Amino acid sequence: MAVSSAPGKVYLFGEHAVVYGEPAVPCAIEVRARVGVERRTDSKLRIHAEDLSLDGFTVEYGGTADGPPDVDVSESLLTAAMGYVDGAIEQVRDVTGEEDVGFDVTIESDIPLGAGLGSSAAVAVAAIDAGTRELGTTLEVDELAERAYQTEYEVQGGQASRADTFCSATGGAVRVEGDNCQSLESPDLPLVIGFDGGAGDTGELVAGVRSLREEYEFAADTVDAIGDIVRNGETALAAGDLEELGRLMNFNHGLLSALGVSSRSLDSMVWAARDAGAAGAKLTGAGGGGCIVALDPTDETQTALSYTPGCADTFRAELSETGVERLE
Ligand SMILES: Nc1ncnc2c1ncn2[C@@H]1O[C@H](COP(=O)(O)OP(=O)(O)OP(=O)(O)O)[C@@H](O)[C@H]1O
Ligand SMILES: C[C@@](O)(CCO)CC(=O)[O-]
Ligand SMILES: [Mg+2]
Repeated sequence: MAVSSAPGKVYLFGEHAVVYGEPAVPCAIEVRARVGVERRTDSKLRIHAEDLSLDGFTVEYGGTADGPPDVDVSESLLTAAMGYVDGAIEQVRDVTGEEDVGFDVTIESDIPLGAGLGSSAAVAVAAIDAGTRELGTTLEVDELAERAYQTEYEVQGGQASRADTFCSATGGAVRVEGDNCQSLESPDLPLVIGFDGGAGDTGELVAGVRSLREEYEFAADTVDAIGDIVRNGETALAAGDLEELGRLMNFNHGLLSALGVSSRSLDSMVWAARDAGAAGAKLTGAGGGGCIVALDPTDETQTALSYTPGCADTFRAELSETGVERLE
């Protein structure tokens, strides 16, 4: 068996706009997904997703005569379990040329699902890395990131950026603009996360922004303006200027909200953080529900969030310098 792990991420700036070629700056954080992959003697795929529901579940399928998997969980959980892992296994088969190989796949993850912390990218990166290594091929990190991007691209309906997958594969803070992906120097940022306990559907949210952008020129301008915020943000990051980073994050949140991807609970967590004296706060990732990220070196934001209605959990996130990790 091969086991790999990969980190989640927060966006300092630029989610959504990055899908249309604007730059974005996500940074990897120390919450990880671990995926174990073991070759089977038949061509079936058996997925054991420990954290997909309260008790986890196992689904086994594959082979043409099999029909739909027979498992006692909801259709939506099943689709969720299969989408990214299926895509990742297709990449493994493509890299190695072993079209009919079957696997037992076990996923354990500390990353809340669909909450803006990049669980899909971490699962895709770790699954492709473990799967290829199980068959004797160790991918360069750049190719691993590219393969994981292809997986996200397909599952998200042909609308995805390389930001989440590159960040998860390489670790640290990164800058992604189209197919140009690079690592950035980053000071240790005082990141505080607020989580509303909910989730958003990345594919749907991306599609919503796309149609607004097609319908209204001012929505397209809003996407371009996010790109301007990111360019300013890079300078502030290089200078380690927390106040300016925060101001730009606040601005970025406002524009994401205008594009319809915030929610009442995300907004109230953002305001709780700002009222508590955070340098800035914004939603992270696709939005719709899930997490916000705030900058605050003191404990005030976390304390305020813990009393905020709509906030289910709050924690400090450490930057992860390590991307994919090869455990076994
Ligand atoms: N622990 C897990 N076990 C199995 N599949 C998982 C797990 N975590 C994430 N996934 C896959 O990733 C999907 C969630 O991806 P989605 O892009 O919607 O959210 P996210 O990546 O957490 O947030 P964002 O993309 O906004 O940062 C799940 O539906 C599932 O397919
Ligand atoms: C919303 C989005 O920009 C980030 C999701 O974490 C989508 C993507 O980049 O693929
Ligand atoms: Mg995702």
